[in-house]
Amino acid sequence: MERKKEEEVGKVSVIETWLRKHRLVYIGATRHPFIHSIRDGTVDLSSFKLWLEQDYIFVRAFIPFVASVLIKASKESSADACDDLEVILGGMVALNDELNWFKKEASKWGVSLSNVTPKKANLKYCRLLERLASPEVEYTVAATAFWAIETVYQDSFAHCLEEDSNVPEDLKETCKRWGNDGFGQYCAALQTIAERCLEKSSEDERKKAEVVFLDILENEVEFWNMSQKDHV
Ligand SMILES: Cc1ncc(CNC=O)c(N)n1
Repeated sequence: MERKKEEEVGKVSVIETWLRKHRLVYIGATRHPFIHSIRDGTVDLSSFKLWLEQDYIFVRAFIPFVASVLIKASKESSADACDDLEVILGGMVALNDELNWFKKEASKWGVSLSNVTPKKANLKYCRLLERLASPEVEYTVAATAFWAIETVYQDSFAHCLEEDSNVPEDLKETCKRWGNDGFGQYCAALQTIAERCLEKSSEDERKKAEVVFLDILENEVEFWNMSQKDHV
């Protein structure tokens, strides 16, 4: 009997296709040595503190980007986009919580969050966020970027919470912040939004979104690298 092609059995989503095509880059971003070191408990504390202060700066820059996605969602006219606004707004609310968490966590580790100088990789990533927040960037591209940024953290920290991990007690809170089930569901909702946009977008727009997806993965790798190597 003739074997059916995948498309005939069940259509493979755009995002699923990318994840297969760029699997190694995705693994590089979500299974980085820094994440492994948290997972197995060998993490260098000065690296962790450096990551903490740099990520606080990143999250502050991430908020206006998310606001720009919210504005784009509010201008979508299609009926199937009407729930997007609530998902994105939920993300904004979580970020307010997150800023407070950073402050609490920083004081726990004796890290000061005022006067932190952003490092090169962080500045580069924040500049990408700024470009992506521009009104000229299509909703599809922005929504894809949003999904990718959140998902890298979700996937990385959920990996640290798996049964065979050995995360030190005082780092568990950090892993749970992004690795918890609720955050996983939120990322799944973002994926649904991005996928719906991608399915109905033009070839050109889809290509742009794929380039941005890869750009984000590379920036995430460099961000982890920075945390591991730039201190001392
Ligand atoms: C560098 C980076 N990427 C993704 C996230 C997760 N999003 C919001 O917290 C993050 N905090 N930092």
